[in-house]
Amino acid sequence: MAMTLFGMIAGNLNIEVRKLKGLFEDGMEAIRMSYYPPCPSPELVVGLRPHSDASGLTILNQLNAVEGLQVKKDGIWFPVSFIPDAFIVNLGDIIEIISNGLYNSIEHRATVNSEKERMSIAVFYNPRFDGEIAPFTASQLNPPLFKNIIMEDYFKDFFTQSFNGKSHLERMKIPTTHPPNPSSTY
Ligand SMILES: O=C(O)CCC(=O)C(=O)O
Ligand SMILES: [Fe+2]
Repeated sequence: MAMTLFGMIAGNLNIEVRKLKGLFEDGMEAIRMSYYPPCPSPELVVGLRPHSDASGLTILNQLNAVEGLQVKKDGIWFPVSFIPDAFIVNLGDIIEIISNGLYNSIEHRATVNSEKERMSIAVFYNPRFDGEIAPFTASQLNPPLFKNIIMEDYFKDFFTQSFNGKSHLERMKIPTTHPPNPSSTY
């Protein structure tokens, strides 16, 4: 499923499908299983703090049909409804880099519930360890916003810094003295 999605993204971005699939086909897949116990004061705690996934794509299964995922759009948190037999697909930071900011990785968090426990399984699709990611769609008219980086170094940064909003992606940006692009959403 993830490879089909990567193929569609490549087509949409006018990147060679082989190039994108080549990065991800022998890539590192990781899984995070989360268990959120019920909490009598859910407004005082956070299940999983706000972050964007460092992956290319994340496919999320909300195992026991309990809602709790929220996504941030235009600075506002929106709950994600549970749809039976459906997966949630989140765009990760790597797709934002590869698309040179055309696609935005989604900032999300998980809340907890006062009565019910919640379980989720996230599968992260990452490029191969020795692969290089770069803003492939950049051009003279669309200058690169992000640095080229080998996945090994990308992961080193991710796993040695705190998990906080889109701060990892921010560190991948090419520093600029110009004001940010007004069409950018963050
Ligand atoms: O439990 C969830 O709904 C979100 C999990 C998640 O965002 C993650 O594991 O990165
Ligand atoms: Fe996540």
